[in-house]
Amino acid sequence: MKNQSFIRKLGYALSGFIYAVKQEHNMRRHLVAALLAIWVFAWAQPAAIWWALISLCIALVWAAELINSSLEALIDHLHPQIHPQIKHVKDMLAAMVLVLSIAAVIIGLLALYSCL
Ligand SMILES: Nc1ncnc2c1ncn2[C@@H]1O[C@H](COP(=O)(O)OP(=O)(O)OP(=O)(O)O)[C@@H](O)[C@H]1O
Repeated sequence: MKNQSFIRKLGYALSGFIYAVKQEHNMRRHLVAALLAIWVFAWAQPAAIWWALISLCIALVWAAELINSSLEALIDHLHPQIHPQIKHVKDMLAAMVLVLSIAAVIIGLLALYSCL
């Protein structure tokens, strides 16, 4: 499976993204939140730097959710039983998404404030 063409690798990445959107309701929530943010920004028209920052935030939150979902799926496959350490790992993964989501909301609000 090594050294495959770029187009084929892009196909794998897209199929991973589509799988996550179909399987994970949190991923769908992040997608809706991102579309909503883009719509509000298109109306408010902040400076280009804010567009860059919010695009980075959207990408970081999606990436964190993809890491969270893929590790959860792997953990559940390898160890389906309840275990206190798995609880800590899953809670930390959820915290990663939460921290980035809070940063995204703060940056979004600051961007809107800059338009006043
Ligand atoms: N195998 C386990 N052992 C111990 N605690 C678990 C285990 N699986 C889940 N938990 C606890 O339940 C919480 C929710 O886990 P779950 O796998 O449902 O994550 P989720 O992100 O809410 O999933 P979903 O995407 O299905 O909503 C975890 O954060 C953890 O505290």
